[in-house]
Amino acid sequence: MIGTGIQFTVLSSGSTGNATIVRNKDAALLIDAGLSAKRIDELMNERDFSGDQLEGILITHEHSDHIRGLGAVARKYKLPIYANEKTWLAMERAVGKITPEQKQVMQTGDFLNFGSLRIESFGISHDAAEPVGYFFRDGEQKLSLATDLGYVSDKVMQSITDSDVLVLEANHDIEMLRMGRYPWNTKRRILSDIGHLSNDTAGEVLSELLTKKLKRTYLAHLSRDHNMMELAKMTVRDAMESRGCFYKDHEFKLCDTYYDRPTPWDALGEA
Ligand SMILES: O=c1ccn([C@@H]2O[C@H](COP(=O)(O)O)[C@@H](O)[C@H]2O)c(=O)[nH]1
Repeated sequence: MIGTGIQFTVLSSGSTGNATIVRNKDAALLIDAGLSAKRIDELMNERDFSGDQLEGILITHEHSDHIRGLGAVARKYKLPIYANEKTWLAMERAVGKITPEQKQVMQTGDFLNFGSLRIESFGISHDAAEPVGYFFRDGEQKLSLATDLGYVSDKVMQSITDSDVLVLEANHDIEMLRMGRYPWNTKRRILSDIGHLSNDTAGEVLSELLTKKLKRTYLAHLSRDHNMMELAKMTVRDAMESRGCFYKDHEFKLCDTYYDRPTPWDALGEA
């Protein structure tokens, strides 16, 4: 039995694999399964959590770093998978054999209720079939997840506003990416409207979102080639301050995610 409200852990974040667990007293869900089933089990164990406790898996989009272990995890724990129709079309072969009941269509903008945990998806801009982010509500609490997006549309802003905690992409430092080893086409894709958010853009977005309600933001999907957590935090803070958005460390925090270990459980109700 867990305490009241929403809790979550980002099990792994980045282009080597993404997975997050969101839970409250009524349900626990895995968001993306972009590592092997074995690795996802290990990461869940590190947080004293077992796949038997999951109610289902929500998918943001079909890229392999989001679905690598999906079929195996769904089969092992007999879980339904929720994704929109275009994402299903794009990932069905990779998922492999599942029962018809495991294939659940959740169209973009739809919501699901698992007891007191309400989940809603919103469209994002990325080079996938129909990528989405999700937000979760339990009473007044709200957690939003927005990664793998080339830019933040008005719709995304609307969807993630009023969050208590946000998991937001800060993929790259623009200069490191420009100078880095990736081929030009890959750089162009990452910098495009269907690529990934830079540290600067994450800061710009946060400067518009910061209210008393927003307690912390986890910087996510950091590039191992073109970013470093301390640089990301500094750039985000600078971008916020250059827009007149100043905060005290006890009012708002930028938090780390990792590609190789899970974040501690975060309870939204806690300061
Ligand atoms: O050789 C590569 C490396 C990465 N990508 C894709 O680029 C983005 C950003 O990757 P980072 O690891 O965060 O730098 C991501 O979508 C990768 O899949 C690539 O296409 N080729």
